[in-house]
Amino acid sequence: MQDRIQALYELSRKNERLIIGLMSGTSLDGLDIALCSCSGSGRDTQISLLAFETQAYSSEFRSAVSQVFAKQAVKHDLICWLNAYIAREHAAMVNQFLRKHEFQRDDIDLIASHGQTVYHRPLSLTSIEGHISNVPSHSPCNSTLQLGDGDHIASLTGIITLSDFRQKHIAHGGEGAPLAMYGDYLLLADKRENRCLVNIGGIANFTFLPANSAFSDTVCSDIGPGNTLMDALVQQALGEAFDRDARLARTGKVNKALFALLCKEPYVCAPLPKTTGPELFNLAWLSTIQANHDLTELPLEDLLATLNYFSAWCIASHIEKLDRPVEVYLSGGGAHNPLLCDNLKTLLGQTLHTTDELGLDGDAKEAILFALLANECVSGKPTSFGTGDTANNIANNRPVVSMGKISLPD
Ligand SMILES: Nc1ncnc2c1ncn2[C@@H]1O[C@H](COP(=O)(O)OP(=O)(O)OP(=O)(O)O)[C@@H](O)[C@H]1O
Ligand SMILES: CC(=O)N[C@H]1[C@@H]2OC[C@@H](O2)[C@@H](O)[C@@H]1O[C@H](C)C(=O)O
Repeated sequence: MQDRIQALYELSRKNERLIIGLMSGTSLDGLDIALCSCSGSGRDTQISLLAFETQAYSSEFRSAVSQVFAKQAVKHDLICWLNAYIAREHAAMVNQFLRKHEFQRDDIDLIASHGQTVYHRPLSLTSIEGHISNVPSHSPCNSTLQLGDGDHIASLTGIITLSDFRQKHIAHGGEGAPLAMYGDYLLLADKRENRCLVNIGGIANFTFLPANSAFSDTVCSDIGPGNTLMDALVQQALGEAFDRDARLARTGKVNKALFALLCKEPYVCAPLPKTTGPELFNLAWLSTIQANHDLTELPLEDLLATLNYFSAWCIASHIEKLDRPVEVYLSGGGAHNPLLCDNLKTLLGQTLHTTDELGLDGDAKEAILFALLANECVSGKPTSFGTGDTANNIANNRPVVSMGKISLPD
């Protein structure tokens, strides 16, 4: 057998694989790197986190990506360069991570790289009032674009790399997101407890895992803004990355008139499952609402308090619509925002948990979940979710397919 195919074959037969999951989310804060030991596959999957860190992006990196991030009109040469540049930066960060944690490249079986989403375009985005699309109407389909090519990462690290996980999901009828539900179900579904796993990143999403459920009972969806609007506002007004510990928002007052207007956004009331991004929830969206209702003069603190409350309200109202008692487990950067957590707790009237209490590090969760998707892909078997594998999955945005494109180092 040809050597490279042999290597993949051996990888598929291993009982335990060391996989580095890489996630770069909508907050553009840094690259999450999670070194995972993965054994088994499907419902037998066991994952332990061996090392984790977020490597912060340089201001040069952030400003280059920001020029195209969620923007309708971009420079083509910039996109072209970014696809290589992002991958090269990510590869350098992986190499540094390996040196720091004293691993050799040969110790690692696989890299699972999400890349950087620069545009997410579910079909639903085009039906939003006021949205002007540059795309011809003759062939509608969901689409999404992640940059950071896997071949560059494989070549520069010397490690087989799986990347671009979202395209297969779309090819099989999905919106390309959220992909969290696969790992959430395999790792965290429980026999006795209704669980709602809420990840509060730039965008908030949730996975509902009813007790003792089949995969086809899982509901996973984006919710709306998590931190993205608050972050963008603080970046624009103060040049700071985010409102650390909600210091500013805590000193402001929720503006009831603005809050009521934000709640009218049709996306918030749209049925599940659905996906979104900063293509919709951005400062232009906020300013238009403010300008149309003579609310442009609000102090920064009040705006932040209102956005913070709005994010919490979006999450709470989606959980309430499940219409069942659930235990809520938070993850993502927003779980460190004390005001957001307090608001959510008050709105839901219950205690909140973190996924750390279930043994899954909330900051590393998304990177771990991509390592799990790569583990499924190279295991070579169709993912087994047990009963309820096929029922109704495509219509509910959870096609059962292997995901990730394989890049060999040479
Ligand atoms: N101490 C803190 N106080 C307030 N907010 C915080 C704190 N720590 C983190 N955050 C928020 O979390 C954000 C980063 O979250 P995270 O890394 O989960 O997002 P992401 O993965 O980029 O987004 P997504 O999941 O939407 O792709 C920061 O930009 C900030 O808004
Ligand atoms: C297109 C895209 O990158 N979407 C991200 C984003 O960040 C949060 C939310 O929006 C979620 O849908 C998704 O990421 C997570 C990891 C997911 O696919 O589950």
